[in-house]
Amino acid sequence: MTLQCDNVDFAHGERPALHSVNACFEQGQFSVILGPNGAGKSTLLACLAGLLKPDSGSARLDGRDVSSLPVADRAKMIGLLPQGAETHWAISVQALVALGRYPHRTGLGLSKQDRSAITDALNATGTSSYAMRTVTELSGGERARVLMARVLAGEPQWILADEPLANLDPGYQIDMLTLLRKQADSGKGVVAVLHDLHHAVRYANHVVLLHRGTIFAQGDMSSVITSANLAAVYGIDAQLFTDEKGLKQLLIHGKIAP
Ligand SMILES: Nc1ncnc2c1ncn2[C@@H]1O[C@H](COP(=O)(O)OP(=O)(O)OP(=O)(O)O)[C@@H](O)[C@H]1O
Repeated sequence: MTLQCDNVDFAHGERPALHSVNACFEQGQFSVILGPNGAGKSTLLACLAGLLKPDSGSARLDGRDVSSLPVADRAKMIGLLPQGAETHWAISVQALVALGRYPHRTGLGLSKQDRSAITDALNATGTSSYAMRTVTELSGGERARVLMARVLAGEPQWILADEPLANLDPGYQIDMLTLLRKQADSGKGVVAVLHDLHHAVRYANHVVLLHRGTIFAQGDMSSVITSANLAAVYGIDAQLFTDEKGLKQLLIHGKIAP
């Protein structure tokens, strides 16, 4: 299954955000959308999720226009973790995560499958120990993991996450990246907007590099994360290499003088 953008243009009012964007994402891959502030990453993710309808072109899930899918069908297929997601209701963690089952619900109560998906999501995100706490009383990092649990509870085929590492300490950042990697390895499609290039090269295997609303490069990590591309897009002097354990690492030397 593929999720793709064909010739997408999008402007927020008068402000252009995406121009002629063609990008293709596949299940089984951990894809990252990279690019400087304001490059259009969140806008692209929102178009892929069907939250924003392109001004021209389309976002397609297996050939079907995402923005024209019935909302419930779309919610079953695509789980979205929005940027800076907040929780305004004073409900329990368990109840919030259970909301992730909403697209699957047929009756009033939770089915056995609903309960099992909620338990799995709480366990996968390390949030089961505070399932009975009130979400508005959690720390930012705890809340971020609960919101990911809500996405996982919906058992979507695709997980779209906008800055999923925000508010997480280094240990939990690694847990989150490992979780996303596992989801991709299990056959789901994972697309995340990240700012941390070190984490991106280490955990993802497909990258879309945006620059000023257009695709600068896309493909596997080694072909996109080149010193020349990083210099042109971020203005940094950096080098991708493979360490002695066979892991991809990025060495950032600094900014290139203007
Ligand atoms: N609601 C909005 N109204 C007007 N302009 C917007 C709105 N949201 C985004 N933009 C503009 O659209 C462009 C792309 O924004 P977007 O949030 O997609 O970038 P981004 O790459 O995700 O940025 P960041 O890394 O800073 O989160 C920017 O020029 C931004 O100022």
